[in-house]
Amino acid sequence: MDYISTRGSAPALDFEGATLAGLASDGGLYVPREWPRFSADEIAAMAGLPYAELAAKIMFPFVEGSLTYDRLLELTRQAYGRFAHKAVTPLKQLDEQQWVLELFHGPTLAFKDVALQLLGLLFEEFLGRSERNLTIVGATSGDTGSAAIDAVAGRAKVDIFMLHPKGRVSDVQRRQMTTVLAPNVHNIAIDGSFDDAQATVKRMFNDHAMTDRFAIGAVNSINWARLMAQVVYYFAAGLQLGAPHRKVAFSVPTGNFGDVFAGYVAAQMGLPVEKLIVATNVNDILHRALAEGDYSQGTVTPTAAPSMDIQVSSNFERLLFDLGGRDGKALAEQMAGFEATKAMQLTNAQREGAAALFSSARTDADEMAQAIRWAWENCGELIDPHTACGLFAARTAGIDASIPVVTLATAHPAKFPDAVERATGQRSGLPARVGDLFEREEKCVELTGDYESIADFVAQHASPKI
Ligand SMILES: Cc1ncc(COP(=O)(O)O)c(C=O)c1O
Ligand SMILES: N[C@@H](CCOP(=O)(O)O)C(=O)O
Repeated sequence: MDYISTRGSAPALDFEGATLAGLASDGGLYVPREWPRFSADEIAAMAGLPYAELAAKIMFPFVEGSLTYDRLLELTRQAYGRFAHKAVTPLKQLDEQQWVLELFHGPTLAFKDVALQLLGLLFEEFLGRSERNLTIVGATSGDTGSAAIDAVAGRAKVDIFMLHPKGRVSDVQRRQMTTVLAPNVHNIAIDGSFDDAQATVKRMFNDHAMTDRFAIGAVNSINWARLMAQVVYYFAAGLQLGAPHRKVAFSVPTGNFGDVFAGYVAAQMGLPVEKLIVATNVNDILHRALAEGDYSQGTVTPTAAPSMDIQVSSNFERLLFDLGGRDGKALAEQMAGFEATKAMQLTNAQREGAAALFSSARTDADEMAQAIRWAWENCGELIDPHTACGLFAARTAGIDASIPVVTLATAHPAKFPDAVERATGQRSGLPARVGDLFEREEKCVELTGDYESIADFVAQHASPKI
């Protein structure tokens, strides 16, 4: 499989190249040249496979040419062997129609582990084939940071610089990053929002003073390998609920549009998906885009679901590319307009194409609390505020009663104990595997959001590419 840029002018790369490159050199995002497709019989034959085997089967078409099937299977077994639940992503029934897919059984208690545990191994595999050092520069609103740090801490040939918005992640999220003291891990708290951090990261990929000296790499969902690994759990849930003979709807708590785009990919690959419900908090750029065609950046409002406090959703570009007939030149112009004005109207083709598979909903603070309370009082389940946005959207989406609706439970409730306690009176304790998080020493530098100071810091601490 080779990978092309959504903006049409960067060179096509194989899977190894796209994984190490992260962002394309024309500012676009890499996507597979075509979507592999499984027949109904092939999907049916995957029912009941252990998660690591299912993962290798689903992902192999994307990595062919860079990894053998057997090597991929070794990597998926290693990555998912670290999860605390045998099923890796267990599915739980809430009522006749509603289900939750628990994606938080990895080492850092959020869905990001599913992809990042594998990505850490892929980096090691590919860097082992050359003399190259990789300088990962990432942005986090809380969860990507801890999962990426866990995946690469102490690994040879990789330095990681993780930017988070100061004071805008939960204490658990911050400590999961800042208490990792490995010398290749650098936490940077910046003034500003996640969007500012993400803009800095993207700028560094196109800063030749940096890219001439350092091989800049990505762990955010701009990196295709992240999304590829997330496609698997849509199949895992769908198969358990009767796919390919039955349709399933998914409600996905959304910020950067990565997780829900993985659902779109699953549908392109043949999984029968009734609807993908895009669930935002009040930072609702995606809800406005899907409901009204208005993709314009608002100011970020801090919420109890801080990992979704995002107003520029990078992966939306991948959807627009696909819906617009994969015309990279036209999309490059559309994105340049957005970057200049911070506003963009979707074309009719993009709106109609999106409406065929996606619906959306915005959840405010009261609705979030209501959903947490409903899950606790009616089902005895504590859910986190991000999952609550998904569940609220799932229960109000009007999906036909015969179709199961799966909400992606993207984080463990213990990552956001205050919000959960406010809604239910219950405090969710951290699982034992997280250990003595609140006793450990923290290490983090504080910088202004100013690009130059961040680039200087990276340049002083990173290893040159060779
Ligand atoms: C807990 C949680 N839920 C949902 C999201 C949104 O996911 P995405 O950015 O892939 O849309 C994030 C962060 O991205 C998150 O950390
Ligand atoms: N919610 C994320 C921010 C989005 O990042 P991505 O890595 O999924 O692109 C976070 O928690 O850091």
